[in-house]
Amino acid sequence: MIELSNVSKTYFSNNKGSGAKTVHALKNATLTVPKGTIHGVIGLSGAGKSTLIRCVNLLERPTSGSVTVDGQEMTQLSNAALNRARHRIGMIFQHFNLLTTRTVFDNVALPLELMGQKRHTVRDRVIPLLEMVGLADKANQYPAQLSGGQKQRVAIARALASKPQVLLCDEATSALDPQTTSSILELLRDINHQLGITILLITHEMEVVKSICHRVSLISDGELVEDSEVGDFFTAPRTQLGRDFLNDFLQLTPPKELIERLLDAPGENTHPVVRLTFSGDAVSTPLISRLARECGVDVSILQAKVESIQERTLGLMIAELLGSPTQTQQAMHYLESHQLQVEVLGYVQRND
Ligand SMILES: Nc1ncnc2c1ncn2[C@@H]1O[C@H](COP(=O)(O)OP(=O)(O)OP(=O)(O)O)[C@@H](O)[C@H]1O
Repeated sequence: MIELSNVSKTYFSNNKGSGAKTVHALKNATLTVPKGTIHGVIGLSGAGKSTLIRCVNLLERPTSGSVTVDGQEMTQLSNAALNRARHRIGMIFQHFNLLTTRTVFDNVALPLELMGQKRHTVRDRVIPLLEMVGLADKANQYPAQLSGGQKQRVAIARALASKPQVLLCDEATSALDPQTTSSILELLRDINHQLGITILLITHEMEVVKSICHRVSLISDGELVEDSEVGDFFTAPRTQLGRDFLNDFLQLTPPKELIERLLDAPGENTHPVVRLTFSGDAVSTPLISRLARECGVDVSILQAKVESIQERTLGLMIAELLGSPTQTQQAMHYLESHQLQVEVLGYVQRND
């Protein structure tokens, strides 16, 4: 279990030319990751993701707040105790951080050697780990001879060598192609499932969150602004940033020629263009035909998509509502009363 309580991190830098600079990279971050779960933290570049994850194993020391991992308050530990605690926390990185002059076997063996373990104990631990990540036949090769996905597998085996309870993943798939990404995510899911290891990962990719996380937090400008079950985050994000991430992921934006015609405010002969998001029962309810019947509004569908996210179904649609202003208002209320999210993107003029 990982618990961050009111963790803040401020960087003070003194750049030549621009003078002293203070960056509040993390502001009162509070987060609980229960044992055995996979928690994702998603955010834009510079939002504070790396700072947050590095505060967990104290690669960055928080300016204030407390960090507890498996019951140990990390910020209070002596250097020796902190070193021991770090053996219980594995970490993998975007660029793998392997030692190029060591073989695959010796890279995985390194943490065990640093713990002073005997050669045969090291061997008994490293071989099964290489088998688990599917690289037993590469034990004597060097990192330069491996693909990106294979390098990350070595890094995962190395991170697991000291039998950690927690695995931290710092953009672990960001340097990999989509196919390799899914095989690494599958491996992480298996590790979580088989070994019960708690995983905290940071990413800027919704696909990663969708594929393996149980819960997700959204970080913006150093603050954790959302914390939800993954299904809830994908069906009803609570912030505009969450909705922006979702829309980018689903790539459901109005066609370019429509965007050019969109007006900010209603006028004569204009009709609202809306983005509808619906989940649960609303997906299987024939709401569009009821809209025509009950509100007298016709619906011109411009784009539509249905996604499956962890056993939840999410429907999205961009549509133009055709009717008088009173009828279209009624239609939007009708949709909202049936648990659809309605976002007015703008208005288009029609003269027919
Ligand atoms: N060592 C440092 N000294 C000064 N400022 C730093 C330092 N490390 C990070 N920052 C600043 O802190 C803020 C958060 O950085 P951080 O690397 O945590 O964000 P991030 O979300 O991981 O970004 P990215 O996805 O681009 O890696 C940024 O404004 C960054 O410039």
